[in-house]
Amino acid sequence: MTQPAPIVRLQDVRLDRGGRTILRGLDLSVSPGQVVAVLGPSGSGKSTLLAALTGELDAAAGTVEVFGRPIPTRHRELLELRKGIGVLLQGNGLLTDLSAAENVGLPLRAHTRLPKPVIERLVDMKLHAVGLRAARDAYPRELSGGMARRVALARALALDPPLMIYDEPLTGLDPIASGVVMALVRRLNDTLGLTSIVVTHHVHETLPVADHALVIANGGIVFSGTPEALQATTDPLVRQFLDGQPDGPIGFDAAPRTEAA
Ligand SMILES: Nc1ncnc2c1ncn2[C@@H]1O[C@H](COP(=O)(O)OP(=O)(O)OP(=O)(O)O)[C@@H](O)[C@H]1O
Repeated sequence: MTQPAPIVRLQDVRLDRGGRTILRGLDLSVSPGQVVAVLGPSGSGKSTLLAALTGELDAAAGTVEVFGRPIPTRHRELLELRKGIGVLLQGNGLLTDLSAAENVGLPLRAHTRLPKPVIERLVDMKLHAVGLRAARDAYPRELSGGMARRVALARALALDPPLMIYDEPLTGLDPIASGVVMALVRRLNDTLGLTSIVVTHHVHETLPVADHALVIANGGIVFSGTPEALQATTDPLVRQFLDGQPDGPIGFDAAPRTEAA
């Protein structure tokens, strides 16, 4: 049986920022339907990797392919590509003077010419998908942290992107809300036929819903395998991160931005 074409493929990629190499030798293949956890300590380059996937940052070397094509360099093609990638950023980015439904409808109003009643219907479907149809008229200040995160998730799904990218989706959430959000990430991935990349340092909440895990540290990928293999690893560098030990092969502080050339 032939393997399905990967949704994301990186081959020997190097990523620089501010004249400094942040990550090198990146090889990665994400198959359709997978939930991939990208783990790593603070400052290891997780957001940098995401920026390369959305075309916000060009690779200094190697190739980055999304949906089977190299990331386009032309602005218009890049915008087209980005419509296929739903991004849930750290924090929710909800507009405070718009209701939940109006927030979810934003990408539909900005990127489609669908008539208002159709947009309303799609918004209801997205809110239903995250279990929040009853909160459609609530304003962000009236929502709990977990509910606001789910509204932001519904908005990221508005244009039916085949690829979802989550950047620290659990920041600021309590353990119960974290469990709800991660279960939702998995359920939406499977029911909507998505592929998901979840960048996080919340290892224990994320691994149970992931098919594949990567650990980034010391300028590259130091682990790539199943969540079970990750839990069982004896690699001292990976163990230091998993067990939250301050001393070991991972330097405590990455070089700050101001030191960049
Ligand atoms: N725009 C930039 N210019 C220069 N250096 C940058 C820039 N953005 C990030 N860096 C540096 O790149 C390195 C990786 O940062 P990045 O934000 O990708 O890490 P991260 O793993 O996402 O961290 P965190 O978990 O804290 O969000 C850091 O040393 C950071 O200082």
